[in-house]
Amino acid sequence: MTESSVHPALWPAPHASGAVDATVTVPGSKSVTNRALVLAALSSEPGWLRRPLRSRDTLLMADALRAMGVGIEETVSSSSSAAGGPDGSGEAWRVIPAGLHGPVTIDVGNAGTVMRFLPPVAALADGPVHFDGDLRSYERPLNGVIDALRVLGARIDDDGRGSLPMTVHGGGALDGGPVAIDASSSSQFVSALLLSAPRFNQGVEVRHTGARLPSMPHIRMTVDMLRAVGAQVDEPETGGEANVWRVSPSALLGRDLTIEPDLSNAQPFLAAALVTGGRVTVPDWPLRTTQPGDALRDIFTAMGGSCELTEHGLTFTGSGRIHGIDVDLGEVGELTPGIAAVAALADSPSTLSGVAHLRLHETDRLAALTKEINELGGEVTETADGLHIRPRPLHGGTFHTYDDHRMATAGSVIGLAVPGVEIENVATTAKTLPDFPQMWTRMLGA
Ligand SMILES: O=C(O)C1=C[C@@H](OP(=O)(O)O)[C@@H](O)[C@H](O)C1
Ligand SMILES: C=C(OP(=O)(O)O)C(=O)O
Repeated sequence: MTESSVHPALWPAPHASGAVDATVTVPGSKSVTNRALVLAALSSEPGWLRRPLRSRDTLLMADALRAMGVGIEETVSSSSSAAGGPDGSGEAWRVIPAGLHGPVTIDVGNAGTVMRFLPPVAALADGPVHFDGDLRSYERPLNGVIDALRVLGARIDDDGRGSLPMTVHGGGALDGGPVAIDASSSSQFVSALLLSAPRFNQGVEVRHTGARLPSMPHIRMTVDMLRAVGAQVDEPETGGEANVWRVSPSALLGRDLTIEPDLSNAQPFLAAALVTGGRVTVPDWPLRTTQPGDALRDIFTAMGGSCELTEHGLTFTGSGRIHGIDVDLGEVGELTPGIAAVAALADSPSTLSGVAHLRLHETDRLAALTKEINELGGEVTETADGLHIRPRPLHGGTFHTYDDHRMATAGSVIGLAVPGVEIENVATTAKTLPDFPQMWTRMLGA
């Protein structure tokens, strides 16, 4: 067990003295980077990731794959662009697949993508792969992956709770075949099984049975990225709720992939435009994407802003007014903390629904948002599957973050409008956006 470092330090969240007007270059997507690493590690030839996200979650993924034998070489070109452009400038990771080996111990930190995507990879290794992580990772659901892998032929030792820590006894290959899982607590169960499935002897047929499946765009991201490396993925039940996915066994191609900016990490910066009545441009916003953060164009427009998307990026402009919203966030759950922060500053109440599973994210996000906004004078109540937010005049105080990167950025958004907000452990943003405090300060100084 490893514990993420405790930083009791308080960061005075900058208060905006006027409308922000800034261009903010946002680093690569966590979800795309970690899928690309897994797919490149399982492919039959070397590949490239350009502009990968370098953060705690993606470095844990890279380290884990390296520990199993995969070559991952990090290169930074001496070219002037620090962004890692498609021309080869900037940061790029070369991934060289190799036989997967145990015994090895993997630290998943508190990364859902690492703890869920890697056990199926470990089943293909030729020895035991032990998984451990932060204390919170013991509480996050993993049973869907563990139970499914057993059905598909893997041997796994856990403590009987279906969670970390646990050991996958890799046998060098996995039978695969049909399996039914309840992925209502995390879409990552489905993504995990699909990502490694081309390497299973019979591929896989995953059927979700159970309550509503969250985060469908993330499953579409998995399917698209599998197809892009040559995998055959069939969705026999398309339309409405598509709950069955079939992946055939096949070799995977090595790719040269430029990672899109992380649109969920763009959220606090767009929120800054909305909250201050200013303007923020995020370069390289993709014209087409499976990232859930793309939904912010509609959601933040409904909350009072407007946006323009061109091939150069997205410019989001606030109107000086913020409206409440009644929205089902089941597809885009990871946007909830940032939307709740804006909703707490709006001119009318909001209801955010469809996100009961957030109680098992980095922290219980529904409880954490309720407590922290209310301690600043807000009026938030938890519902069965979300939050009801009645805006109230807020005052300064400590905003606790519970080792949750999105709590830290949500508190910073409130701090723009409310003087005297102090963020506890802003360093927890390192999970997906290590440079957040500097980016935030630069945006305000621009
Ligand atoms: O597959 C992914 O990359 C993710 C899927 C979602 O997980 P859940 O379905 O568990 O919410 C999302 O919240 C998480 O941040 C990233
Ligand atoms: C839920 C999140 O992360 P994870 O990949 O750890 O599930 C998130 O980033 O909001």
